[in-house]
Amino acid sequence: MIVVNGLKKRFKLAKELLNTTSSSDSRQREGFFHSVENVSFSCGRGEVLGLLGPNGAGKTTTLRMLSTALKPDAGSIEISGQNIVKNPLKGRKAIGFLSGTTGLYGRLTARENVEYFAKLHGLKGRALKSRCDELFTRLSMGDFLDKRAEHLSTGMKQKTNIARAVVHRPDVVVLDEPTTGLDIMTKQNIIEFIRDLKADNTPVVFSTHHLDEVALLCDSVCLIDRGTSRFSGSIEAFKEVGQSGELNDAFMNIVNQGSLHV
Ligand SMILES: Nc1ncnc2c1ncn2[C@@H]1O[C@H](COP(=O)(O)OP(=O)(O)OP(=O)(O)O)[C@@H](O)[C@H]1O
Repeated sequence: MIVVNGLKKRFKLAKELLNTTSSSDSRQREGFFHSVENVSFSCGRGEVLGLLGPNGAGKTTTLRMLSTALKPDAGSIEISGQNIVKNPLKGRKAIGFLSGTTGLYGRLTARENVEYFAKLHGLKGRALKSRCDELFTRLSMGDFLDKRAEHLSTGMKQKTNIARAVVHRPDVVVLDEPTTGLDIMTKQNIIEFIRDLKADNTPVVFSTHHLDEVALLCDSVCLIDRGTSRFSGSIEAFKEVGQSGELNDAFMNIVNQGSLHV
């Protein structure tokens, strides 16, 4: 289980922006951009949580804090009762993180990339081979395992990145826009893969702009708008609070309700 409470993260504004007073985003103030101001949610075993929000809402910043790549200014992130903000090493082992910017080693093949990360996590011998083979099958990677990463298509790279992110069987899987820019077959494969993680009881948190994926996969959602979680709870509650059975309409209604309170 992962429990996120009251996360905050601000970035110092670059010198050239310091004297700009005309930003319409209330998060820009006192020399800082407050990307994440107050984000809370939880995701239990066997649950999939969709992290939603308009462009620039603070989703990636939040996920980067979960991955321990960024240290929150305030708030807590607990995995199975351990605060990983205080113990980032534990966090790194406990979380499998797919970021939008993760690079693969271009000279290594898809197989070698995944095996390399498996070794970094202490896997070896038969255990390494069987875990990698399992992922290669689940992600239908057979056709390109021995191609160098620099020659892979976007979808092949994404599958390799996902395999590499979860090779150590993390307690929680965190995926930043896992299906963006992918063809239908690859998307479907990744959706099935997330379903398999759910069936294995692994909590999965993923950010997306695709509400059809949310309908297919998610038990709960967290909607972030301008750095603050405006809603966090089950899909049913989301529709109720958003006053619509359609996820798109519920999303818009909650964002608009939030605007009324700013
Ligand atoms: N290092 C940084 N320095 C200054 N501002 C930043 C930094 N990182 C992010 N931001 C700002 O914080 C805000 C939130 O960015 P973030 O990437 O978390 O949004 P997002 O919800 O993932 O957006 P998208 O859906 O477009 O990917 C944006 O306005 C962004 O410009």
